[in-house]
Amino acid sequence: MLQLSAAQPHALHDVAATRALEAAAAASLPAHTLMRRAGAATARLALALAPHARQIWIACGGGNNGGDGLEAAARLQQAGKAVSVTWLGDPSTTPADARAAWQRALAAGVPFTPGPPADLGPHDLCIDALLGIGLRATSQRGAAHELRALLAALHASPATLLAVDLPSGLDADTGQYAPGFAPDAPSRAARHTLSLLTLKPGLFTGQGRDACGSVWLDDLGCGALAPAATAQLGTQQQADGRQAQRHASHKGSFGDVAVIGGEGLSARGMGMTGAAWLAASAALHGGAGRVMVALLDEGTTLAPPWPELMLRRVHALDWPQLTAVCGCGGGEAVRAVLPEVLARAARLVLDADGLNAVAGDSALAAALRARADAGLSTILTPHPLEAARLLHCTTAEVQADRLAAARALAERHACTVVLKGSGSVTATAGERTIVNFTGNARLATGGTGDVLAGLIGARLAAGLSPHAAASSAVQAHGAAADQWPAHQALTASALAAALQ
Ligand SMILES: NC(=O)C1=CN([C@@H]2O[C@H](COP(=O)(O)OP(=O)(O)OC[C@H]3O[C@@H](n4cnc5c(N)ncnc54)[C@H](OP(=O)(O)O)[C@@H]3O)[C@@H](O)[C@H]2O)[C@@H](O)CC1
Ligand SMILES: Nc1ncnc2c1ncn2[C@@H]1O[C@H](COP(=O)(O)OP(=O)(O)O)[C@@H](O)[C@H]1O
Ligand SMILES: [K+]
Repeated sequence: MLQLSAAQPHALHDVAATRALEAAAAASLPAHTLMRRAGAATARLALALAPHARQIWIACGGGNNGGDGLEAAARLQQAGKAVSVTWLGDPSTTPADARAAWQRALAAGVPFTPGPPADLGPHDLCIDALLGIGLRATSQRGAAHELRALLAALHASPATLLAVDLPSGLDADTGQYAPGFAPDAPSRAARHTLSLLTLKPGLFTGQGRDACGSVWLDDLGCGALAPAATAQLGTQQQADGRQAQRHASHKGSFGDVAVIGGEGLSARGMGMTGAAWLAASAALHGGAGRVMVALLDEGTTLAPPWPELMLRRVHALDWPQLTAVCGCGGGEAVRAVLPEVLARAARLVLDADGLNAVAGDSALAAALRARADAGLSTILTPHPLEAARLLHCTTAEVQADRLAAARALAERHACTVVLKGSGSVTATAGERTIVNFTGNARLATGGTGDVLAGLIGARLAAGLSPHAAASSAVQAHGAAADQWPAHQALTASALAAALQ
């Protein structure tokens, strides 16, 4: 068993791949072995997480996830713990593994109760074994009401919560709660999730990270049988271009980045040049050799805020040499320059208003699609609303399956896509989709997306492939936020300066 960290990448398997592994493993092992291992792992982690719990309440559903909880109950009872179980199963209909686990819990003397103990405290432990990967949109046996009442009790309890396999009601593939299963309020108690056999993508994106808390993995001794990963958590940290530099390097060795954006105040009364400066600062701190800024401000800005940056007009950019980061604070003005940017930039990171312009203009969308055919590389960095505009759907539909949305966009525009938000997803056709495991809600502050675009630009300029540039920049951007001192405000400009 291991506790997940961002230190190294991990394979992710969706429900279909996990089911295939489960079937292969079950076929090669004596009956009930997997569930016994799952119960033993759950009991072991329970004892480690709450060694001083006065009582442990286990809520068990009627399927095999409940069976895992019953196995754990038998072991915790044998270990002398004060355990109680509420089981929604019926011995005549429950699966064979779960029925055997129920019999073992009965034989061990586990008390069965209709609900949680009244006096669960912060030092106690609740185990959520109601639903695992067998979640369906609706229940066929009408147990849904009872199950939701137990889930509400788990969510409301002050005791530490350990979810078996995954938090009940969370879709393991998408990271979204099924309707009616999300907690009413953020939990006050510590949360842990023990993922069994495989790690599933939904644990790490969308609502998954809040739902899971700390994630642990036990492969039940079946890791060697695992099929090919369907996605990947995190990526190997990539050299940013400076680490591998030779002594005979010069500033041109690390790539030129040109940031194109920053609508001026005079256009519509909304000055957005700050976004362009943030992206430029991130590109500079991210290792680009030279950073140019082409503001869309009709030439009203005469000097950059830092002397390292060079002002340029769009028509004076040397397109074959540079990596363009276009759209940050671009407003309406970005539309006018996009045909030239899309046609000529050798490498392009398209962000913010650049994406909005493409979403609303089929000629620009065609020009974007044509870049791949011309051998030009492109990375799109939408947040969920921008992705919804590009896909002509709602934000809720994007969030309902973030991996699918990122893959659809990557396919449609023949490029790399970073779908931002909790558990950012990097997708490129033909590459393994990467779910990011760094970052936190402190990044939800204006301008951090501009910083990310600039950092991706620096990595693309340094020669990384679009998929590697995007995924490694996303990871480094989130890691900077994770390392941020607790008492210090996280601002986008300070984040840009802290990038490594
Ligand atoms: N077999 C093995 O070898 C191993 C399996 N393992 C474990 O088994 C888990 C998968 O077990 P599973 O397939 O039995 O599904 P599971 O997650 O228990 O859900 C089915 C139950 O939930 C119910 N239910 C569903 N939707 C509902 C809803 N919306 N609202 C209300 N109820 C709903 C459904 O009821 P029904 O819809 O039939 O009325 C049924 O009772 C997996 O996550 C892992 O923990 C591990 O031990 C490794 C070895
Ligand atoms: N709750 C969160 N958890 C992790 N990362 C987040 C969260 N909220 C925002 N971020 C990250 O912060 C950045 C915000 O980008 P964006 O939405 O474009 O904001 P802005 O336009 O203000 O720069 C993205 O990299 C996104 O993934
Ligand atoms: K569960």
